[in-house]
Amino acid sequence: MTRALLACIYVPDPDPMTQNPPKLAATAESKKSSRNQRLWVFFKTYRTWFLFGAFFLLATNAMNLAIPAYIGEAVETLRDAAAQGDSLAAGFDAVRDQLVNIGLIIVALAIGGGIARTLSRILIFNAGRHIEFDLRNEIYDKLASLGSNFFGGMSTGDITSRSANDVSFVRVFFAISFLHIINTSIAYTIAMSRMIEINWKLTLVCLIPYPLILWVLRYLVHAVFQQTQAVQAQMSELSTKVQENLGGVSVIKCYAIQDREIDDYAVMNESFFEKNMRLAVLRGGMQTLMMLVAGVGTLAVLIVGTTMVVDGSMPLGDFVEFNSYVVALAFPTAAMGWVFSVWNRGLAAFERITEILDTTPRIQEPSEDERRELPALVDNVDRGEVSLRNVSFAYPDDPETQVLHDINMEIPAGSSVAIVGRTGSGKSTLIKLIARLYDPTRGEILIDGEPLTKLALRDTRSEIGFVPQEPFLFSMTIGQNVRFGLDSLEYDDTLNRPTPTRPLLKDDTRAAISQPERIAQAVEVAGLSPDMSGFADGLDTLVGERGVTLSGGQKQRVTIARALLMDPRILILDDALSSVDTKTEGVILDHLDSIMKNRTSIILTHRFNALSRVDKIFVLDEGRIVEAGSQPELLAARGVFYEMCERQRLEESLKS
Ligand SMILES: Nc1ncnc2c1ncn2[C@@H]1O[C@H](COP(=O)(O)OP(=O)(O)OP(=O)(O)O)[C@@H](O)[C@H]1O
Repeated sequence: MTRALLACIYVPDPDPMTQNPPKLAATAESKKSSRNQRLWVFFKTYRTWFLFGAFFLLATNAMNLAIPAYIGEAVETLRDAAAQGDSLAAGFDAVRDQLVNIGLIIVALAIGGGIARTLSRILIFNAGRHIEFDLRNEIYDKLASLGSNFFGGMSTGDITSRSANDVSFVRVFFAISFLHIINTSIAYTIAMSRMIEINWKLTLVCLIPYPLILWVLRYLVHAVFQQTQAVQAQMSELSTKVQENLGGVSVIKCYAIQDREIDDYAVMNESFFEKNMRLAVLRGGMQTLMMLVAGVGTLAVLIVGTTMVVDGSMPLGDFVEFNSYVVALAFPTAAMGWVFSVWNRGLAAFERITEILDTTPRIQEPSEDERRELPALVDNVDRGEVSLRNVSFAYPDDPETQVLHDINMEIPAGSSVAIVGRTGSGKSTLIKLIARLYDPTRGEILIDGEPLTKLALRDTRSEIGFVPQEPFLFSMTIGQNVRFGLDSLEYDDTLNRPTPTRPLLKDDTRAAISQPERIAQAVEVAGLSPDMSGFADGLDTLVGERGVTLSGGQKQRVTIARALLMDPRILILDDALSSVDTKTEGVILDHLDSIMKNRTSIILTHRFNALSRVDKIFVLDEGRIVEAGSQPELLAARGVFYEMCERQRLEESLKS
């Protein structure tokens, strides 16, 4: 019977031939199989906890279900005593002692059963907690390895909902499902075998409602599964809405659209509420159905059983014992209703989590055999040659639109180059490829002669200092934000260990300096020193969420200092000085001049007054390099670059 009940938990996927096109059906199949494999791995990892938990469940049921037999014995003893009437007087003490003994055994069994029950729950719930813990770490590791195209395809709210709510549902799935499926199976096995032994006909009577209920349950379980998925999806939408609105609160206020946003949220919330209510009704229906099984069974036993007792075909003690089993099975039966919904919710949640875990990072580490080392960095040796060979690129989410076409670039080690071009010409995309945030769809990129794809990602990231267009600061202190790229040992400034890298300032000739000194130098080179007096706690000043307490220019300079501290072979600035005034920009570029002399720098800028400092300028137009040369050469050529400079000069003169 329990097997039949369990069969109902399984919700068949829609028929692939009729419901989905073949491609989607294959994806759904593979998702399901990956989900099941992962579930099995978790179960296997914590099987010892589950097995001991099951053992204590067996002990609990063995003790608890032994009690009805003693109750039956007590009833029979009392019935015999009552039948003897007056003649019992002499033997009254013996009957009382017998009943007290039975009572003591029942108490002992109840205490033993209680202890075993507690232990079973500790073990099984702990296994669930461990699975939750592992799953959270696994999701976080996976998220850390995924690239920007994944985050472009899934909203932050959705990811948060999956890694917070769904993980909890999976814990409950493991703990509650295992606990009650095993408990109900054991309870039914023990109780049913004794009930059949007492009276098989009466046992059949109490099974009367099951076929009908299993039939109804099959549809109910499917409905609960679908409703659960709808609730979880709506929860993700709500989280996304809250997250977006909190992030864009200043935009909402500027456009005075609070009321519209509040209304939108209220509509979404109402839909969430309604979906939850529908789910609650379905779940309630399921539990009621299971209670009905227990209730109808008890009623049938009372009607048929009492007739049997009255006509003498069943002893009263057996009837009481039988009835006690029916009552004892009521809770395990009703609990299965709960298990059905927890099971479905857990499977739906785990499927959503599997979608994250099964995502393959587009940027792959090279295999051990393929991996190549970059030559060690040596002082006074030019380093950081960058070559692009026939590089073309289209974003993975829009593969039809070619953003870069056949780019060839040679950037000698130690040189400085600028990439300029109209907005949308592909400048940022090009440097994202050099920083290996994406791989080219065609062609290859080499650093010091080694293909980027053959270098360990960690090496690539530490050799390339990338300062993105939009600075991102963590809600930590300024100092912690600057040191963010260092590994955990270096990060711990209490160690005050000397770093084997050269100083960043040209007037510091020491071969090795301590980390705090180096941080101070990075701050200085990035042009942040004059602002430090304005911060209450200097480097220890907290910057608020995303650096909200700093100006745009200050944020940019913190991210430049962060990149410099890594002592990168190649420094890439993606319009990283756009928010600082031209005077500060000049100071920063002066500092950079001195530290860039033996490393490569690639500057992407819209401000042409910085271009006189670079060795070579590449002009991009519609994803193609249309001009390349030094500033005087390009101006003399009177081509695209000349036109852009002229337009900018005109705009500036109009402004002034
Ligand atoms: N993640 C993305 N997915 C799809 N297309 C993208 C993505 N990012 C950028 N693009 C497209 O690629 C093209 C080049 O964009 P890119 O940001 O490289 O230009 P840009 O020259 O740096 O522009 P700007 O000077 O305005 O920063 C644009 O048409 C843009 O719409």
